Formats: sequence, C-alpha cells, structure tokens
Amino acid sequence: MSLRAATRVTRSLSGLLPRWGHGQAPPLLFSQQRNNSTSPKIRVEFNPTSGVAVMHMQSPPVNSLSLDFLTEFCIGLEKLEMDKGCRGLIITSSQPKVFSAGLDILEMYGKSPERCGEFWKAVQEMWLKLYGSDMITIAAINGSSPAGGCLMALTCDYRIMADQPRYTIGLNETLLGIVAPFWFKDTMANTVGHRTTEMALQLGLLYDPSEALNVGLVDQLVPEDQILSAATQTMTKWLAIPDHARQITKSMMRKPTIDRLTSNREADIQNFVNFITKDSIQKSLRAYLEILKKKKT
Ligand SMILES: CC/C=C\C/C=C\C/C=C\CCC/C=C/C(=O)SCCNC(=O)CCNC(=O)[C@H](O)C(C)(C)COP(=O)(O)OP(=O)(O)OC[C@H]1O[C@@H](n2cnc3c(N)ncnc32)[C@H](O)[C@@H]1OP(=O)(O)O
Repeated sequence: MSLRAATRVTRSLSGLLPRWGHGQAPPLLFSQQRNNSTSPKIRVEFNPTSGVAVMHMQSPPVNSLSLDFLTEFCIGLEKLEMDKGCRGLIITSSQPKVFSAGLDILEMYGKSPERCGEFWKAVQEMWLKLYGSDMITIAAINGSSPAGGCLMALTCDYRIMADQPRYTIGLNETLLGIVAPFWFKDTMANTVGHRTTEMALQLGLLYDPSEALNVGLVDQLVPEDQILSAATQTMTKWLAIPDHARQITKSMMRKPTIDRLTSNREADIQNFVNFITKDSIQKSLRAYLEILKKKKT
C-alpha cells in the first residue's frame, strides 16, 4: 500500500464510528426519499452501425445504486443483450466527478427485512447480468467509484479511468463498518490477485487513478475529456476478435465465480438481510451517513 493510500484510510477512519448508549435515540433524521423522480436514471445510445451502445448513468447527485436505479439498469442491459446487433457496451457517468457512489446507503438504512432482501436481489441481478454478459463491456470511469461503483466497473472486461488525482476507486466497505460479500471479493481477486485484494478489502482502500493502475484495478488512464474516445478505440480492438471465441473464453474464465453465487443466491440474500438489519450495523451506517452530511457544513 502506498503512503498516500494509507494516509487516506487513516483520515477516513478517524472518528468514523461513534458509539451510542444502549437505547439512545439517534439524533438525526435522513431523508429516505431521494432519487424518487420518474426521469430515466440511465440513458442508452446505441449505434447500429458500430454495434456499440453507450450507457450513461444519470441519477443525481451521485449515481447511487438504488432499487429503482438497479431495476432500470438491468432492463436496459437485458434489452441490449437480446439485440444481436449489439456487440459492445461502454458504461459511463453523466454526473460530474462521480462514476457511481456505490450502493445507495439509504436502501440499507432503516428498511424492513423484506425490502432489504428485494434490494439485495437487484444488486445480485446487476452483477450476474454484467459479469456474465456476452457483450464486450468497458467501464469509462469518469469520476470516483467506491464500493458498489467499483464492483460495477470490475464486472466489465476493461476499465479506463480519468487521470484526475481527486477521483478514487476501491472496495471501501469496511470503512462503513460493513463487509464486502464473497462475490465482490471474488470479482476483485479475479482482477488484481489474492494478496492485493486481501489488503484492499481489510483496509477499505480507495486508490487514486495512478495507484489503481499500478495494482491493475484499472487498465488505462486518460485525460478526462478523452475518456469516451479512448473507450471507443479500445472497443474497436476488441470487436476485431470473433464473438463466439471471445465469449466462450470469457465464460470459461468467469463461470466458476458466477456459479458460486448462482448456487447460493437465497443464502446470500438471507446473509445480507441478517447482517444489514443488525442494530450495530445500522448504527455504523448512520454514523457514515452523518459524516457524508457533515462534509458540507
Ligand atoms: C458475517 C457477514 C458476512 C458477510 C456479509 C454479508 C452481507 C454483506 C453486507 C453488506 C454488503 C454491502 C455492500 C455495500 C456496498 C456499497 O456500495 S456501500 C456504499 C459505499 N459508498 C460510499 O462509501 C461512497 C460515499 N460517498 C462518497 O464518498 C462521496 O459522496 C462521493 C465521493 C461519491 C462524491 O463526493 P461529492 O461529489 O463530494 O458528493 P457528496 O459527498 O457531497 O454527496 C452528494 C450527496 O450524495 C449522498 N451520497 C453519497 N454517496 C451516497 C451513497 N452511496 N448512498 C446514498 N447517498 C449518497 C450524500 O449524502 C450527499 O447527499 P445530500 O447531502 O446532498 O443529501
């Protein structure tokens, strides 16, 4: 781990998780109703000539992965997957400075077990569809991408990140007092290896772009204004490979990881619900939400 990454972790952790007395009422209220607009959270541009679609995530303020967002995302993905003319997908963000802030914390805070289960099923669905996609998938990461945002990028075949030192990417779940599930961990380990994953997950490391490139979490850095043209150029190279050979190879590499979740889906949902609804975990999430709010004051 670089010194810079270590310093960021220490700063993020300090005072993160305050302790409440038994039975003490939490002092702040959080709105449970953000992002409930009916405007599309995803905009898809498909070019039938090139066979490439670009998915723009446009859910203000930070493209957090709410149940609505995930549902729309999966429907969009399924439509493209079924269109035989669509061979490649680039995923990017229309929101300034953020690719995706990861799972919507408000979906995990103060929700019923049933609702948590429904939400988690949608998170699984997004991962299964994207990690198992027959299309060539490229993440054009034009902003910060913590936790579930990083997972989304990791499920793609190739990652290009904007070379902007303010942006960070990583599976930082432990900083929130929560645990990245086995399939988040597997996806990261398949990309950067066991040892790097072990350190990154325990410490909740968020890497800046050059650190992310160094550990292999992203494949390429480009100036932010060139991110879509770089993704298109890379896509052209990948499109030159015959689809069937590439798809079988991709499936061979990813199938064991996908099978592990597919055969444990219900248990994984139950694990998540039991874990996230624990009092102590709800308190950790609350503390984290407070920190996000305080950033502004
Ligand atoms: C025994 C157990 C075994 C196994 C475990 C079993 C199950 C597993 C259990 C749990 C697994 C859960 C896995 C979780 C994955 C996740 O993805 S959790 C989410 C993690 N995300 C983050 O930590 C990101 C937090 N956000 C940021 O760092 C920053 O917002 C940003 C860098 C993305 C952007 O910074 P800014 O541009 O400066 O924007 P602001 O910070 O001002 O934010 C604007 C606005 O958005 C709200 N917000 C930010 N992130 C989220 C989010 N993820 N969800 C909901 N809301 C978010 C933020 O509060 C601000 O709100 P307002 O103040 O404007 O109302």
